[in-house]
Amino acid sequence: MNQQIEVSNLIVRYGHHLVLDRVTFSIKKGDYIGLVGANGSGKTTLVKALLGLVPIEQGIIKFENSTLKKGYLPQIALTNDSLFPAEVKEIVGIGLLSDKKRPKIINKEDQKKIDDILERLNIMPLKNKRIGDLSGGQQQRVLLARAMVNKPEVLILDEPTSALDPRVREDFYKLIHEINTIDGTTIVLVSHDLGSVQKYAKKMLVLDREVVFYDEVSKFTSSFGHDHFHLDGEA
Ligand SMILES: Nc1ncnc2c1ncn2[C@@H]1O[C@H](COP(=O)(O)OP(=O)(O)OP(=O)(O)O)[C@@H](O)[C@H]1O
Repeated sequence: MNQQIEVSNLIVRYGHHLVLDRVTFSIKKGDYIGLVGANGSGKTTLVKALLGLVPIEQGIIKFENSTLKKGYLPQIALTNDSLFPAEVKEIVGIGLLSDKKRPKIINKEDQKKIDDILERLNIMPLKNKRIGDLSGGQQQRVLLARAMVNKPEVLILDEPTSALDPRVREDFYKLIHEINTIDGTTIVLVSHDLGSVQKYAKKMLVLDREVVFYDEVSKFTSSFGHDHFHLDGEA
């Protein structure tokens, strides 16, 4: 199999509500896929299905190998509660716990992994700070560090920039671009920000319960045109 992930005829339903209908596509190592679609089109459900977080009614999700590591930056609200008692190093450390057996303890080797990712993302000075004392852009980097501390081969980001101001947003996109081009990590980015997806992603997957379009970004522009397609919340 020369694909890293193959999704075939995936059907997901919440109760009677059909949310994903025969979704079929594949992802190659090093791809950068922009996953777009209107509110409620099934984007978050699709990434949760890739992560094994929602039950699948029908279809198959095949991974290149059973140990393929995936990092996830979920769609979350940032906090400005400076009393929230979690420090950056603790939050990043959470990313190491899922692979551990009990007792789940952060050891010396883990501390090194935490330091390495903080360095890589240029946030080492934040290591001992409380998350609620950080700016939105800094918090998002910390959550990215948590998703990346285990060195995932595939990084899945669900609307990571929606709470960020435009300049910080651009910096974040550049960082993700670098993680894709320099580190070779596969990226799946859910976004309403069509402009940035077109600028940075290699492929675009347009979802509306089923796959409406999946191809190179350049083909999206020529086959759909900007006016033809309206995404709710588009910047
Ligand atoms: N846990 C759940 N139980 C029941 N219905 C759900 C659940 N999660 C999502 N849905 C419904 O499934 C549909 C798809 O939701 P999903 O969050 O995947 O869409 P989305 O494309 O990510 O939307 P958005 O752009 O608003 O984040 C929506 O109609 C939503 O209301």
